[in-house]
Amino acid sequence: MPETTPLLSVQDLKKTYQGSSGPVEAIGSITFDVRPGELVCIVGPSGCGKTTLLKCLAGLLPPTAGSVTLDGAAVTAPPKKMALVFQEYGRSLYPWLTVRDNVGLPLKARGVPKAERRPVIERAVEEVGLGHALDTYPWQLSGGMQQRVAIARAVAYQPEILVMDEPFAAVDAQTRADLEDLVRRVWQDLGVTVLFVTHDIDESVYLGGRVLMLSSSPTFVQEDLAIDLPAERDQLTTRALPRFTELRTHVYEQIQRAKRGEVVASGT
Ligand SMILES: Nc1ncnc2c1ncn2[C@@H]1O[C@H](COP(=O)(O)OP(=O)(O)OP(=O)(O)O)[C@@H](O)[C@H]1O
Repeated sequence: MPETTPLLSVQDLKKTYQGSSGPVEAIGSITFDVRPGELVCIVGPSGCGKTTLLKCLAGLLPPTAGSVTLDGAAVTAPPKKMALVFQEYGRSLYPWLTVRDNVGLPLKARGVPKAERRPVIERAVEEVGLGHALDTYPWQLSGGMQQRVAIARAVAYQPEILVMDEPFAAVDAQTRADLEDLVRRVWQDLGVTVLFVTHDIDESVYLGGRVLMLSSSPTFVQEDLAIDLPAERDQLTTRALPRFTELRTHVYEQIQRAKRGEVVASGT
């Protein structure tokens, strides 16, 4: 891949919490870059520090050391160029607002006039396949549809980077597959950069152009793996490819090694 200036740059990021029984070193040292237009997945064993890392990336938690830079500017507060999608769609949508108003809320907060908001909202809701549900309320929709609304809201905001924290962990397998394809489509259609955190190894390989594997806590990047699968992916043919099996087996083995503490920060 040609060298381009990174959109997101994480340099020697460290985080130690002051726990009640002493310091807890959650992140040992994490360094990685995300270039514009990439779709990068992050996987790691449970408790490895994924949430801590995301909070630092989103400017919600100050790192103990190191830096996060987005488009050349240090991240010290939630950046305007970043949109977040969380697992708990139920809590991220306002039940008293329609789909249209939920999706438009961040634009309203940004001061975009109503007449300009309308087409942006409608395009984003169409993009996630909910054009027919613009004037319904979240509680009238299934869990998968609510998560589509959360994605539409992030898309309407027109971020430079979309950060997704285990967004499909709470939906059934069929819905999850549909939402994975939706993320790939949104990413391709809009050219937005995506950082997708998941504990699901198959999901990381299916979605990602790269997979960053994190070690157990105190965390470092155990491996940065390029996913050399065809760009056009679909749930049946891509997952049936021998290369898909090789890649998911490799990631699985690495995560097992991380869990057994067999890897050290100097390399694998
Ligand atoms: N506020 C806190 N105070 C002390 N220790 C914390 C705090 N938050 C997290 N930790 C510790 O930091 C480490 C990383 O936690 P974190 O929640 O970031 O991991 P995770 O990978 O998101 O976990 P999971 O896979 O279970 O979602 C864990 O050992 C956790 O116990």
